[in-house]
Amino acid sequence: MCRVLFLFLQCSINFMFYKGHNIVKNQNTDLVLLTPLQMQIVDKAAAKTIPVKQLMENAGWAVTQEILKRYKPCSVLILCGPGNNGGDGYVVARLLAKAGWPVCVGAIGKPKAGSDAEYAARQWCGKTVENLEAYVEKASLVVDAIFGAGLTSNLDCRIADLLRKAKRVIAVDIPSGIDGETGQIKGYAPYAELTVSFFRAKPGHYLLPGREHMGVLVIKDISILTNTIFTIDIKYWLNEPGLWEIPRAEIEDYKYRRGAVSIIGGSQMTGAARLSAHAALNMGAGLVHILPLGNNEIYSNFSACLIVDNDPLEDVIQDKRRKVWVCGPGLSIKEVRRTLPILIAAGKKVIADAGVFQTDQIDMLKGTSIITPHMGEFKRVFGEIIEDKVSAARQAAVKTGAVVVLKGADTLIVAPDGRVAINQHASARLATAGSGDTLTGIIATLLASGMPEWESACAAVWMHGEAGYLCDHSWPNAEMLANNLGKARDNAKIIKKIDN
Ligand SMILES: NC(=O)C1=CN([C@@H]2O[C@H](COP(=O)(O)OP(=O)(O)OC[C@H]3O[C@@H](n4cnc5c(N)ncnc54)[C@H](OP(=O)(O)O)[C@@H]3O)[C@@H](O)[C@H]2O)[C@@H](O)CC1
Ligand SMILES: [K+]
Repeated sequence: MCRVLFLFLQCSINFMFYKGHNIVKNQNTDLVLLTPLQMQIVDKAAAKTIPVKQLMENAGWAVTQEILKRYKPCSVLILCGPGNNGGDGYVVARLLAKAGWPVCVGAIGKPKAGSDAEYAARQWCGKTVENLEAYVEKASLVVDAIFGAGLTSNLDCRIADLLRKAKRVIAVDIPSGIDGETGQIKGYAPYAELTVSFFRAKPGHYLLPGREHMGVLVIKDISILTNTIFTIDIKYWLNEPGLWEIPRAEIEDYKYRRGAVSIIGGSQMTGAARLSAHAALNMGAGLVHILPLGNNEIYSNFSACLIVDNDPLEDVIQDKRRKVWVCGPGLSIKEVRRTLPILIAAGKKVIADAGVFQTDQIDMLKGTSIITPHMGEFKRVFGEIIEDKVSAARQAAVKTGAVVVLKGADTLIVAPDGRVAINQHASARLATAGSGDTLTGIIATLLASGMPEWESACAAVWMHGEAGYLCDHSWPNAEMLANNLGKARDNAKIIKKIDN
């Protein structure tokens, strides 16, 4: 109870604080992810009040505590690089040895004279070994303190070969070789079983393929003040409740206030629009319409809760209360061309999916509110990924003016202004036909309830994942996912703290 109250107060304080600051636009500072470059800025700002030597000591202490908590004493080899990541490693070596563990250090590169890392290295009075190949194979645990935020290029083959020989790896800050911003692997990176990072996680901790290398990820407080974040233009967040708030049920609610969702129903592939509608209904939309482009009967027989339009789109769009439309699930390209421009021209908020991604005509998507491609669809429209997927999604958001939901195991929700939420709240349970149609129904419901575009998409992606977790077995179909959405929505109101 006290913990819940504390978290509530903490979020409220953060929220109040942010109101006066245009720099950070979102409420929950716990969910902020910092790029390595931003982390350097934070380090510099923090160093004005706490010397880097002390931060390094705190970082090394934090890693040591996690090791002591999780492992029984065993032989440890600490591989220390030339920078501050290595500096943290020397502190871990000293503290673990002090706790009575058999520790030796392997120095990979020499810290710069007069640097904080050199100071930490000088405090290490234990064994430093030369024949690293032999030691790395023998050690029960290898602590990877080679490179962290300062990694600039691919890992040297010799270092990669060394890390390959390690049986069990604990990474300081991030496994060496992972790009902290993109999660990409630079040459090679070990699979750690524990990664201890500091202050705030980085995008690379959650983006694939990097995420697979973290093992258990623990983010530790090392006495850097939260307000150091406020000087930075934050662009990345972890997608969890607290990043967004969903509307509560109010006593004065009526159906249009809860949200009206309208869906274009294809004439041939009718399942997709029906799944979208099923999701919107279960998500709590006030009313859900399907406008059939043919095959009316199948839609009319679908659910007593569903309203099927009889009038043509040109007439129906005159209804100003029906602001939010889903266009694409189950539609042929011909059907998309017949409907999407009308919706956009009428100023409707359109969630565009599936059928809209059949060509490379980016212009067709301009004026939509949210687009939800998976990687195959994304490439079909926007071309191959040249740098990394976050940059590509950002460019797509700018080109279309829409929020891009790039679906995958690490779904990205990217706003045209550059905000990126990374979702890790998902499982293989979502990998089933119709799962994407379900997601569009969830997004549409939240958008229709008055949430802004980016927040609607973020919350919907989280609840989609939650609906999967709520299934009582691992193999749900899309209808089963949708059946859990009411509960998923209730669960989204619980502000969860990230495990640290
Ligand atoms: N965040 C926090 O709050 C705190 C963070 N702390 C810790 O600081 C770490 C960041 O430290 P950092 O900036 O010194 O960078 P780090 O990763 O040690 O590497 C830099 C060195 O590696 C070298 N180098 C790079 N790539 C290379 C390559 N491919 N192959 C070969 N060499 C390569 C690079 O060489 P250079 O590019 O300068 O020639 C330079 O010498 C951070 O991860 C965390 O552990 C705590 O101590 C305090 C609080
Ligand atoms: K490391």
